[in-house]
Amino acid sequence: WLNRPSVKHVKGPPPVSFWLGHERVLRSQGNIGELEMKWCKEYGTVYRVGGCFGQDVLVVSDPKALDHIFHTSHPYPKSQDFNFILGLMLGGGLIVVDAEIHHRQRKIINPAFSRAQLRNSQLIFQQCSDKLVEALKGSLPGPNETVNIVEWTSNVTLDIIGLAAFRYDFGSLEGRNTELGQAMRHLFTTSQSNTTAFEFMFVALIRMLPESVLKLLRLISTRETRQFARVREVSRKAAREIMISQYEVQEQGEDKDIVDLLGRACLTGKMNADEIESQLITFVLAGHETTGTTVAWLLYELAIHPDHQSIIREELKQFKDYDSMPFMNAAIKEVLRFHPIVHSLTRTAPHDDVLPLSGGKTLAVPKGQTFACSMYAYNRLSSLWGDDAEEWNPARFLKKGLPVSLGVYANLMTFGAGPRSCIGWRFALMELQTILARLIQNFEFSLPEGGVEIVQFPGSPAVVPVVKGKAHLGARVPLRVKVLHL
Ligand code: HEM
Repeated sequence: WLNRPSVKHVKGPPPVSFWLGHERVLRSQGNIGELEMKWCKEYGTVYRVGGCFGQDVLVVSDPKALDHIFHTSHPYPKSQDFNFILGLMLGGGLIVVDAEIHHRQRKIINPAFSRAQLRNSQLIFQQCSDKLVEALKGSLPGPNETVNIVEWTSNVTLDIIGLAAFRYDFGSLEGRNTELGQAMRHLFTTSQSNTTAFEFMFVALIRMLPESVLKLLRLISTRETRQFARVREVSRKAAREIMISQYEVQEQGEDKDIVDLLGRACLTGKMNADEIESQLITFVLAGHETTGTTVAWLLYELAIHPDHQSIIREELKQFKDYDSMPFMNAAIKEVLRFHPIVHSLTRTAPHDDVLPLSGGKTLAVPKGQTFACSMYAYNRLSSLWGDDAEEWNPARFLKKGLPVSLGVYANLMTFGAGPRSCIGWRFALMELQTILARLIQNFEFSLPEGGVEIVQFPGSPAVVPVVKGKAHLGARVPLRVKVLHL
């Protein structure tokens, strides 16, 4: 009665446990991606690992296979466990819903991410970035202080998404501690560190049981489900407050930010109140830590490579428009490649299928097969990115393009691909450019005295930057910040 399609003919690491497969080994890595890359080199760009209860999971980084799985015309659906677990927090929001409901919701929300609408948000990016600079300056007791930069980048992106999407001021740069902000703090590190055997098996059961039995699993609670349900409860409250404060939204209005589009969809009966509340937490979660953490990784890499900060500072003097700055944009692409916040996406084969592979080969896969599509491994394939694929090198993006066309931006899988790709990718890029520009113009970043090693905590689905050996402290990127008096 468990859905366990088998692909035993595909190579992979030797089995370790029937009950837990390789799931615990993978999740207990200090630094997510190390094992995936080791196995990828050993077994190739499609290999098999064990899931709980003897399940076979195919880990895929082959560009052709990814293109097939995420293809616009026939995308594989997300796996049942992803939708179930995230659904506890996000309800029926855009990330979780499927098929026609997804199509309807995406059509309603899409205009909020048009180029014209995003130009309106640019002012908010600018104002919040300036606020960040002033708040950071004001908080430094000395000229060269160490701060946990990810707290600041996370605060600025929370304020931006609140204002740009919902005209709601979380005020986190002013030190306001909202209930929602608090509930989301350490969301992944507290609920997912030292995962127990029961917690692994619980998720695997959701993936493998028939839909009709899933209702029963809702009665079981784990640390993760409790924390996700708590975030949902708090976010519903915040969503109601926001929608009430925006009640004057006009049915036939011209504005196209998210709150307007949702307000209008509610008035015209295209979305119900529950769906609208679900979008709030969806956009706060998807559009806040993702970008905040990416900026923090970027500053960490720039602290290790101060010469790259100088190049960006020079470009900022030379060019007026962010899109024209070659090295700054190359550094942004490189951080998205090197530190993808979502390390892999799980998908399920909707029917028996034949996967095309690079080099002209194919692979037959059975209906129900689970795939872990590794953006992390794809982004580091030496066959695509060169021999230095596992090193930080923004200059690679100054050279000519790649022999593939995948994903929505720069041939990266970081924003996903196909109809379920990130709706906010342009928003995120403009935000990254503006925050980075303002920070680099005003500060110099370096590693703290004695250095620090930041590793990638394997949160699911998001990677969290933590100090090596100190994951229990949650997201942390301590950097020395020196104010520049230009
Ligand atoms: C560096 C920043 C970001 C990264 C790396 C990122 C990554 C991703 C990825 C990988 C997906 C696909 C998930 C899947 O297929 O299961 C996704 C979906 C999504 N993202 Fe982002 N994202 C970022 C920023 C944003 C921002 C700023 C917003 C909103 C303003 C946003 C909103 C969403 C939404 C709503 C979805 C679901 C889309 C759908 O299923 O139709 N993201 N994102």
